Amino acid sequence: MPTFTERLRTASETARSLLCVGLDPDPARMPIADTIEFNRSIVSATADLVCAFKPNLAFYEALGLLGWRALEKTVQHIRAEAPHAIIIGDCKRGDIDSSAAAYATAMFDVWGFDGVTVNPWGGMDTVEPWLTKPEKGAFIWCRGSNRGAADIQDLAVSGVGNLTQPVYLRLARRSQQRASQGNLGLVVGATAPQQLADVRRICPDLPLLIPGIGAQGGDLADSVRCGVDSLGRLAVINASRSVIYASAGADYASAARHAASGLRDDINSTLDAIGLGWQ
Ligand SMILES: O=C(O)c1cc(=O)[nH]c(=O)n1[C@@H]1O[C@H](COP(=O)(O)O)[C@@H](O)[C@H]1O
Repeated sequence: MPTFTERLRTASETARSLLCVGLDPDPARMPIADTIEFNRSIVSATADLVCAFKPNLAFYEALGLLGWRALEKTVQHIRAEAPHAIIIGDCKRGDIDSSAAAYATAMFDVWGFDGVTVNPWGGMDTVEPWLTKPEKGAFIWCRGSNRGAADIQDLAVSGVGNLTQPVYLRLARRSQQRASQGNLGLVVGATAPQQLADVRRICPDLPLLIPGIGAQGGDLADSVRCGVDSLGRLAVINASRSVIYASAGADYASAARHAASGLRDDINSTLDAIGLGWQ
């Protein structure tokens, strides 16, 4: 069975796209009330443009039981309409090993996600339960896109010898050491291109999930240049609100398609410019 990293490569090659559309349904912003219908329309409109979809579980949990139902139907719809696509359950869970194992069972076996986001604050032993299946991936939240990410993740700590290094790079190094099974990736925000470049240098072969373009203002071309591997792959560039709320009107699905295809094309133009376009 292919590893998660191999599956991600195949998904990107199939769609010729590094774009991930984030499915974060917010009743205050959705042009229609029905979450299932909204997600179905967005998925159908963007299916051929993406390598991945990323539902953030917060938005479904906030809707109670209806939200759980919407998430289940959304995953089913993605499997039917975009069978090539990786589905990342953005849950940012983190807990002691026994509890993390239960979370991993829920995310991988119950919901059926291909990948997840994991909060590594508790240390590497809390990440281990997410790494038991080579075909299922865990993206460790390494350097956030939010302003406050600098509060802790950029703090200097002592490393090898007398050298100091920021916390996020220590995490990147530990992740690189642990990544032999092809199922570990990192999340690095698009709003921090220097940190993104540093992580890519330390982790040349790991998948990087890069949120923060669009609504959060991260630079798309920088994200591509700093985030891809030496072959121009293994960066998953996420946009949520700028795609799914591209229009507040009845044309929301076609507007989402227009926004997603623009991002996909801009990403591919940058790949061409650095000589790493699709063959
Ligand atoms: O893990 C994530 O996906 C994530 C990490 C991070 O540092 N920043 C970040 O924005 N995200 C998620 O990526 C999505 C970004 O959404 P937009 O800002 O609307 O494109 C949200 O679901 C965030 O929770």
